[in-house]
Amino acid sequence: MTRTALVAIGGNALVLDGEPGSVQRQQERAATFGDLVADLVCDGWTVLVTHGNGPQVGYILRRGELVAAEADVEGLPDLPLWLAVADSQGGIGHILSVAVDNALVRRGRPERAVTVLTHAEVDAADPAFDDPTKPIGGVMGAEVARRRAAEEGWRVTQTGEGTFRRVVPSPRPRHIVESEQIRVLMESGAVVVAAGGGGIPVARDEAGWRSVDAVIDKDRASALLAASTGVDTLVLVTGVDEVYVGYGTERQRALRTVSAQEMREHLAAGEFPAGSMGPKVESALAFVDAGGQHAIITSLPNLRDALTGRTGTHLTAGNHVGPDLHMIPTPRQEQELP
Ligand SMILES: NC(=O)OP(=O)(O)O
Repeated sequence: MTRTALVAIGGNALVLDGEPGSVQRQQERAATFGDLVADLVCDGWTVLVTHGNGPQVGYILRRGELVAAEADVEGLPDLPLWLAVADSQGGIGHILSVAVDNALVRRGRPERAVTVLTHAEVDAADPAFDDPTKPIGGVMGAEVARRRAAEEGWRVTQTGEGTFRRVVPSPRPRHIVESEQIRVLMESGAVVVAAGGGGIPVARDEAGWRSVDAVIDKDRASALLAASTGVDTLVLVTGVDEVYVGYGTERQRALRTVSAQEMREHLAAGEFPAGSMGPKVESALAFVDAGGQHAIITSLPNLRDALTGRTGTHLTAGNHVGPDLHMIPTPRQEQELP
């Protein structure tokens, strides 16, 4: 296989915060993303795409709740959270794979995009089930948030100045169930879209797999999937070009190339906010700790430049390395699946 990269984008790469949901807008943004991915394929990368579903799964749930609030809904089944996650994975996976495929065809490439419905195993006893932290759906003002909490039992959290979002449980993923099948598809040259929304949460009991109500953090799921498929480079896409220490202070500085040890020290020093950059840094560290070679945190427009070492924050397992080292193609990592 050629050089391999897992590129993880948030659900908000397709739906911006505070924007009214629009399927057409999501397709337009997916088309831009498809071009970026197809360019990477032209550069010689085998690409695995993962995506979040925060805004979209909230919309799906809300649609179900509004229908259920109507008097005449006899015969319509309930919509559990796990099914909304599965629905979001199918919908977003379709939008992304169509966009990537179209971009590959426009470039005359033979590779095809394939979406894999993916499950993530969680521990049914994970304490996260009692402490919802994962924001989903759109942004609300204080009044709407108060009303939904009081009348519909929503758990909400403040996400900014006067802005709130609904939160649901987000247990840690332990295992990506379809990793091996995804690896085989990548080896065939496909651009695979997988682990959407962090994967559909399942837990195992005596009877086998059981669907679980939760939304898994897609960065955590992506780190696990990257390690278990032997991907060379994990790219976590976010809203900033690079990770900063001392953010918003006089000592603010961008991290360009950093060892796992140095990054761990910054994390322990509280440099990265818990609700935003913290989980991305933790996921990048989890990848290199699991044997991954190289993790990058950068913005979507900088994706291609980051993969050639020109920009982005680059984390490696070893000591500090120069950005130019990242331009050297790395052999595929042969490792046992964890
Ligand atoms: N599941 C998930 O992490 O979604 P977002 O990235 O959209 O929040």
